Amino acid sequence: MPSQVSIHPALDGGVKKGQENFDGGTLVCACTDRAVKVAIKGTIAHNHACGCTKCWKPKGAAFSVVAVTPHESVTVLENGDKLHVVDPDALIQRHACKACGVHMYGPVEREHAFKGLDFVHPERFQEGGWPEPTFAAFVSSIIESGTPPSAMAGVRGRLNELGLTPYDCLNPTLMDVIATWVAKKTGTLKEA
Ligand SMILES: N[C@@H](CCC(=O)N[C@@H](CS)C(=O)NCC(=O)O)C(=O)O
Ligand SMILES: [Zn+2]
Ligand SMILES: [Zn+2]
Repeated sequence: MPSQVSIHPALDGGVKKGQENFDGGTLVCACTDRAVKVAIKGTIAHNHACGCTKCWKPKGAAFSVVAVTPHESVTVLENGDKLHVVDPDALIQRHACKACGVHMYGPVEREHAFKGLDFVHPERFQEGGWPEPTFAAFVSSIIESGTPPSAMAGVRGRLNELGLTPYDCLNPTLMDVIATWVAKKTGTLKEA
């Protein structure tokens, strides 16, 4: 059964493979006047679709497309005065354009496994070729933004068809990274 729900406009027609040599570029917000521009030096990692209510998504999409990059790789190039932090209490300090709402970068500054990484939305790169998303996270969370529970089987089916294995939290790789960090912090795990 085809999903009635748009996963994301950049993915609905099939997931386009990225280019091996992708080396970063410029993220641009959706403003036609004084667009915010943010440079990302080098490639991105762990690109995925996220169904949570907090990540920025284009109109009509159930999922965001989101990846990480080291904080040192992020530089605001233009119109940074338009940025504000969406939720100062959140782990991810999402810096969004006040005019168009697009999230431009979201650093993790708190003590956490992801400290030092910034979350970015690769679809905002003015360049093509960014590494494609490889899984879907927080899939059940799309119910919180209005997807009917009855549509979930179709959504998960479609994600699998697109090669985006659905998870209701993060994928095993990232869940292991978080748990390893916690186990080291508590002293349960003595070595890597
Ligand atoms: N069910 C919640 C999940 C939110 C959530 O935990 N999002 C994940 C994926 S982006 C996260 O790491 N959030 C940290 C944050 O928002 O700072 C929602 O949809 O709002
Ligand atoms: Zn904008
Ligand atoms: Zn999210």
